[in-house]
Amino acid sequence: MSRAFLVVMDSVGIGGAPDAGSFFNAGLPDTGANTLAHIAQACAEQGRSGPLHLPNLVRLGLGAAAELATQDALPGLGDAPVSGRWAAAAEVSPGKDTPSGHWELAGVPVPWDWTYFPNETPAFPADLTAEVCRLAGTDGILGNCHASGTNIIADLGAEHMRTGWPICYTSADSVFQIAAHEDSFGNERLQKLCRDLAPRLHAMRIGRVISRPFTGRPGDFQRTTNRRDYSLAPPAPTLCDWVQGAGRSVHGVGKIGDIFSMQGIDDVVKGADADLMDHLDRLVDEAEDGSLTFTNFVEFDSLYGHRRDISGYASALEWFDGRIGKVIAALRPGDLLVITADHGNDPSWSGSDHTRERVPVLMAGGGTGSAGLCDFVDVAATVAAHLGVPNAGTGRSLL
Ligand SMILES: O=P(O)(O)O[C@H]1O[C@H](CO)[C@@H](O)[C@H]1O
Ligand SMILES: [Mn+2]
Ligand SMILES: [Mn+2]
Repeated sequence: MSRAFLVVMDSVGIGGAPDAGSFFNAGLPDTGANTLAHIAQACAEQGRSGPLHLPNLVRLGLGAAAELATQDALPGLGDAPVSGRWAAAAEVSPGKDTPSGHWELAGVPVPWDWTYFPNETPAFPADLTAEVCRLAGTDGILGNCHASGTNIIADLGAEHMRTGWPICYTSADSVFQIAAHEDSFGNERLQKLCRDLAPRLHAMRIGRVISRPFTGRPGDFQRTTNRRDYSLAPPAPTLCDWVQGAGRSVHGVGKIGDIFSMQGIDDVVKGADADLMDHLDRLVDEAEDGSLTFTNFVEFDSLYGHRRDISGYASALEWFDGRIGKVIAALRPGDLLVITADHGNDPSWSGSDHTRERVPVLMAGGGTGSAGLCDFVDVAATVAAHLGVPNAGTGRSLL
């Protein structure tokens, strides 16, 4: 029986979203945002140690998919021979966030408009702030604004340690984020606060409460990998449920369990991206016949895209490319590997939020050639067709 490995490179967009003008960063539209192209361009122009070098992803069709998305060739990525099957996918959900992207890739576009907090201070309604204080047992909160998570702990971390007040902030996404120090506030206490608060936020159609634990001392704070996303459940059964419902195993690697509220997922392993890649290697070796392994690599987004760090993003892509070559080589006959992304996060763009973009769909074990422009839901249809489980969505298989 065949197996499927679905890998999301979080935020590795390829530009060209038809509705990019309806999405914004720091008040400016996302029209023209292109995560991969702007990284490739910067590498080509700045020389670095040479142009962006992604031989394995290019062999699967990354350069060709990027060219199809925008009709522009990418420096150094477009000319190598392609031996995989590839496409460029557009999203229809009204959000450019991680749950929207993953749910739609899993066959279920978001049918509602998310609630967003206004970009003003205070960003949160007084009754919500009062509830956070009640649950946290504090007299107040810090932040109460739109912010970059690394900047806000640098700015308010010392005050947080002195007062014990949680740092609450949001972004252009439908999120309520709480940063707190693992030693002075406590990670368990932070997770309980987020868990207890989540139902109230979900009822407001805020997609996620996100815990942002950190360690260190004033002037030298670091976020830890104990972040957890308390997400609203998907609006309908997804690919994970379709596969599980057919009696097959679904293995989550990374944030997948959080994103799907564990619905349709048998087990999850978490950690830094390097650990997740080790788990993916292990699962390619061990996963059962008929199973789905669904992996999210978040560091492209969290460490480089939101931080607008072009060279860090380029190095992360090159690291990923090297390691995924080993995964491709270890696939068995009958396996399908699909590598895609959930939205863009152009590190050359204004602001610090995601960018609305098309994403690549790169397949090993699914034949060769172009599957053309497609929809996010076609990814779910492709995996379902490959595994021979019913497709309960509206997508068409790209195989
Ligand atoms: O700046 P940090 O804390 O990384 O937050 C980013 O991560 C959130 C969740 O992906 C986004 O909404 C954005 O706010
Ligand atoms: Mn994401
Ligand atoms: Mn993000």
